[in-house]
Amino acid sequence: MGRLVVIEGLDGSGKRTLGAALVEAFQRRGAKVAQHAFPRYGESVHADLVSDALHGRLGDVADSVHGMAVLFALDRHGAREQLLRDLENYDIVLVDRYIASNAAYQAARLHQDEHGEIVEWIRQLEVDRLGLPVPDRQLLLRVPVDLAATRAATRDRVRDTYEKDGGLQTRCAALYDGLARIGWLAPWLVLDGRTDQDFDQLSKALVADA
Ligand SMILES: Nc1ncnc2c1ncn2[C@@H]1O[C@H](COP(=O)(O)OP(=O)(O)O)[C@@H](O)[C@H]1O
Ligand SMILES: Cc1cn([C@H]2C[C@H](O)[C@@H](COP(=O)(O)OP(=O)(O)O)O2)c(=O)[nH]c1=O
Repeated sequence: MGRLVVIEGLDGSGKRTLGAALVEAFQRRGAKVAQHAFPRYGESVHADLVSDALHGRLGDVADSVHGMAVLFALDRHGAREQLLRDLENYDIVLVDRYIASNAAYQAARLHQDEHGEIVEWIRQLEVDRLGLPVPDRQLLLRVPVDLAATRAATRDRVRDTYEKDGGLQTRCAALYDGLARIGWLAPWLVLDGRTDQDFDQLSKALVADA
């Protein structure tokens, strides 16, 4: 059985960059790695609806925090069988954003904290009801909000509703810290995203802590 390792963090924190380097480090170690990223834009109708909502093309759907949470969750549900198969066939299944993204962003939108109602509502929806596999380890790529925003701005694409909302990103950073502190859903490892990571050391720790 493989290990489900999740990368979490703010928009522009460097998750995709970290994921690519970690995959290489796992492979140097001889571990077989499968990669996923959510939302699955271009691959799932639910993710494409999320994109439409976050770019103002879906009426008032984006206003509904619980409605958006359901769309994100259904996107993951569509990948459930593949995730379970990959956990059978690979040593590591590395996922860029997972259930904790929903908890962090939606709680931040409602001005709740890590103990808030929506955090538990999302766990019940995604784990208990939709049967998504629980991570083995969650990596929080922690960077100051302004650094994440600066990095996000370097990318050549239109910012979505969440990315444009500085207050949301600030609350979201606090949510991530809180979720990591209470070990929500699974153990967390907090990485300082301001500095370069020791990928060989990190991949070694993630493979070994089975
Ligand atoms: N450790 C780092 N140091 C400097 N720049 C970085 C670092 N990690 C990522 N970046 C840059 O920041 C931007 C956002 O990174 P990305 O990995 O796409 O973030 P995310 O997937 O979290 O949105 C990219 O332009 C990337 O090249
Ligand atoms: C996966 C996921 C993302 N989000 C948020 C985080 C981001 O602000 C936004 C879009 O995801 P993101 O991974 O940032 O997509 P991209 O980098 O391609 O724009 O959705 C949730 O609120 N819940 C979720 O379950």
